[in-house]
Amino acid sequence: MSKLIVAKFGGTSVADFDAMSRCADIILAEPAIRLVVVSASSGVTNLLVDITKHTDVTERYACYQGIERITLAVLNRLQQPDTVAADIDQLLSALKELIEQGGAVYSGAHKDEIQSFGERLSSVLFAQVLRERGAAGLCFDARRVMRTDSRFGKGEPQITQISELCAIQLQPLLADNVVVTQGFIGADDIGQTTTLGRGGSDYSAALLGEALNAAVVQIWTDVVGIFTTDPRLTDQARCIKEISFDEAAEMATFGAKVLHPATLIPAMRRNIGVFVGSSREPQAGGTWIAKEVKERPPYRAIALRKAQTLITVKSPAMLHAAGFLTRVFDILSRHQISVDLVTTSEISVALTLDEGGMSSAFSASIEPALAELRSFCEVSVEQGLSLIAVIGNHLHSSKGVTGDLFNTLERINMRLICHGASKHNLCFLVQDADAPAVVKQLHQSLFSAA
Ligand SMILES: Nc1ncnc2c1ncn2[C@@H]1O[C@H](COP(=O)(O)OP(=O)(O)O)[C@@H](O)[C@H]1O
Ligand SMILES: N[C@@H](CC(=O)OP(=O)(O)O)C(=O)O
Repeated sequence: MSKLIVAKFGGTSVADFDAMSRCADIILAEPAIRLVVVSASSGVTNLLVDITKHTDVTERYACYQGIERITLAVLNRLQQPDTVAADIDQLLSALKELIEQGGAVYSGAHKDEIQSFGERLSSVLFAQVLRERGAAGLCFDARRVMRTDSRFGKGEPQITQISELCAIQLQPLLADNVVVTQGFIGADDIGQTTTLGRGGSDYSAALLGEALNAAVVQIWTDVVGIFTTDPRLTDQARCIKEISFDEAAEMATFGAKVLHPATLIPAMRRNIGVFVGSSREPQAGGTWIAKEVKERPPYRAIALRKAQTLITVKSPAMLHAAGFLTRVFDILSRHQISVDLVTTSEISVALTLDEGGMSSAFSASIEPALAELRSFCEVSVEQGLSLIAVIGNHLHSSKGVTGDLFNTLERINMRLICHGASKHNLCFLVQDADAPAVVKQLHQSLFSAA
């Protein structure tokens, strides 16, 4: 099946019955879509995450009720709700049981098990929406094929096994069915439920596309494609019609939420075209991401990632002494701390870490590493920073790039600038509070003349 299209519908696209019906229109209009990957209905994963944070059962139960409301609102709009009522009831009962049984703190395995319910509920409902529209919708449990390691909260997909499992379990179903499966979730080799990390359904779709040798992976969302920056930040953001894998991957890495950062890795391995469009306005076109593109402009987009921590490690004693950086990075590596940007001088190194949206837990998690660093260095930590990335082509060697940046932002206090290491990005840090205005100003300067 060389023309296979895998279509992924995000949380807002399956938020309610009407949204699901619009997705069904897209599927019915394109017979090559044989595999549909759905996210949880909008808001459901956040409620599931909240459940695992509350120690009080009453508060957990209030979150559960929110999920039940969203689920039943779809169920009650179906023509034949009875067809799936028992499946939905079973899922909701199992979730309620986990909430009632949960102790004061959930383990990683329990958290992933709980978070899996969003996609498991939406996929059952969505398959029925398809059947009621005359398509052969079949709900398939992604955990049968999406094999990961046992890193709960950020399972690492096992590519070879996914491919083997897909060939046996999933491929044979595609000829006669429109298979609906869950994004975001997987299972380890002893059958424990895992998740791929927040926003991971895009990655699921690309991994399944790779395993099934799909021609195209479609990402249907709430914007009509990938824009020159997050359209919520400026009304001057423009939709990009065509973009290369490497540029789009940089955008995703540096915070363009429209794509999970790992999505393009499987697509690049197999050279699978990726399309991003709006399930609300499919007729509006979208963005094609491909290996070869007609144009590679110097400035392509601006991405923003909030909640960054800047750590500066300084040791005058290390002047002319070898091994300073090795020692610093060895400590960070032993504590499994992943570093994003780095700048160095002979006696100091400044680096940024992504807090992943949980400042207090993050601060506690890096403290042991900081204590080790303090044993031989001065260490300063600054939080509340945003990383802004200008994405483009040949940025490391093009004349005038830093001039364009500094001229536009002369009044802004930029905390760390990384330029030259990548031909596709130029990054810097600003205070979180300044970030939206900086992106807007920079966008105006780099893109309005074009
Ligand atoms: N460069 C960008 N282009 C388009 N959307 C972007 C960009 N950067 C950030 N976004 C945001 O990504 C959102 C879509 O991603 P997400 O909310 O994860 O969708 P879904 O739930 O469909 O997966 C958009 O609403 C938009 O605000
Ligand atoms: N439901 C998961 C996975 C996901 O990808 O969602 P979305 O497609 O709505 O970003 C989350 O909220 O993280």
